[in-house]
Amino acid sequence: MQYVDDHALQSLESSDAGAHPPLGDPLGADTLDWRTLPRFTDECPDPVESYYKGGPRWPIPPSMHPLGKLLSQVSLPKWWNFNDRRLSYNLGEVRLTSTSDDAPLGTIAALDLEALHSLLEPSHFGRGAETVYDEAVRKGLEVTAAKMHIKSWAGPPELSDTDWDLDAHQYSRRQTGQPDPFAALARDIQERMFPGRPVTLKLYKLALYKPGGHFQFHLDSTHADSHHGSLLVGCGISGYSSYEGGHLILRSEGEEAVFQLQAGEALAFYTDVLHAVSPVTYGTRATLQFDIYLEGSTGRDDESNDAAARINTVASVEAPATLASSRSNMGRIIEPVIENTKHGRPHPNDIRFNISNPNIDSSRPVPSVACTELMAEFVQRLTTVLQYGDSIPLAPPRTVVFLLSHVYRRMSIRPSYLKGADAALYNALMSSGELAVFLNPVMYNRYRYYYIDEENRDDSPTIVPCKPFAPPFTNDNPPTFAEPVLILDRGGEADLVVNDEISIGNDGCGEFWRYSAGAMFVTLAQNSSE
Ligand SMILES: O=C(O)CCC(=O)C(=O)O
Ligand SMILES: [Fe+2]
Repeated sequence: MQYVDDHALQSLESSDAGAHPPLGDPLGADTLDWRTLPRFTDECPDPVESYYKGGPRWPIPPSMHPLGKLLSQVSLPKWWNFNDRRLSYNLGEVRLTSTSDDAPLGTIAALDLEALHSLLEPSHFGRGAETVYDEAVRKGLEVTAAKMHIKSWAGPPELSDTDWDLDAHQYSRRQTGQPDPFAALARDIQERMFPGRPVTLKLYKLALYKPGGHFQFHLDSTHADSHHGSLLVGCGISGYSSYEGGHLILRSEGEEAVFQLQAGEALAFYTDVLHAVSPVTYGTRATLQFDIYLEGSTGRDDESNDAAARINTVASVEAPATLASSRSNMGRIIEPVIENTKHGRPHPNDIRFNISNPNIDSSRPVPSVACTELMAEFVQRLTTVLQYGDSIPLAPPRTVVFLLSHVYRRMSIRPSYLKGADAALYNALMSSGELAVFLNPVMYNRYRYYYIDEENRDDSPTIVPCKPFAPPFTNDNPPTFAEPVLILDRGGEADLVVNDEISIGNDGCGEFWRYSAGAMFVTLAQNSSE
């Protein structure tokens, strides 16, 4: 296995500022493909086999450990519709023009189909590293971002008779005008999806579906390590009434949501959420698609690219510096409180998470996601298991491993890019002060013996750490994990990445950028281990 050094990566990314990832395999034959990697090697021994060979290397406990059950309840939303705020965004009034000659293309509420005509091209999608056309999978037309400009908003509209029905808040927003509808949307996206993180919205394309047009289930391809969300804005077509069919279907962990985007409505989801557009049955369906980057206007800390300098960036919000300036409502801020320190260091049972701590210092830096009571309970129990084991006389596990609930590019498996429940759990684990957490790409194999021997099917998951393409965040040496190891089962989106069929993005995607499963490896922090 081979590491890719940071410089190679940076030159790749900077040569590619803002554009799609280059197609194919930019790094040549040495690049790892997680799909074709031998499942187990000397470096990644088969955990089950080495266990049965007598080595207590990776003892696998019964597949559903009580901690795993608790973990499986820990989840947070993976999509948001922002229509409750629609009036205050006024997205419908945003104007589009053609990049080549500045010709008007209409507004989001009323696109000019004739003016768009010459810019349209057939929609492609990614199949492995290739970008392909196949109407069985995707049938549609699109205008790429490079061909369009989004014009800044001209100011508040005249009040109309119907505006008198708005409530006081909406009315004042409409009267004073929202100087930038995308800035308001970006702030709400930050608050709900990526609390505490910088957020930048960049136009990706306009998609048009006529009757019969559709897009089968896929995950969106990512265009940078910092790209973690997709935003869709419904558009109207001048002179035409609304379309029929063309439902957007989102699916995750057994849940499904169906939306039919109307002009000016906004919907956002994490890029790794499975979604599809059902066939349009009447009229024309148009959506503007934006990429959501976890970058502020000054770019990422860790990379030289500057999202704001990219064309068609429509809004950037910085990370809030302190709790007081954060508008996060994703769960409550929970401070660990140590009630009893008679053991010299706190006994895990003495750590309480004070949910309504009036003494929270709001000048503290904001955690990227507040944690919920369930997460706090998980952290508390996990700490106990790490310190004292499950049951006497079993030795305590030294490492507890569980899958991330989202899938990521391997290079994005780092604290600052964690999404949703992964970010919340990471913060909760870190906030206890007792634990050390390593993030690492893994191979995930849920039903190892399923096809071999149905009778003796073993549903224990196997999780094998893979070397990341580059060192995990700062660390050159992948951590070694103290044994014994307890692996907690958690299906999540990792199931998707073992299924080749499903890994269709918008564009072809070299191995380097493909979605990978990742896991948290949790051990006792150095200062609290015996
Ligand atoms: O048009 C839409 O609503 C979404 C299409 C889509 O999922 C995509 O192009 O990736
Ligand atoms: Fe998509």
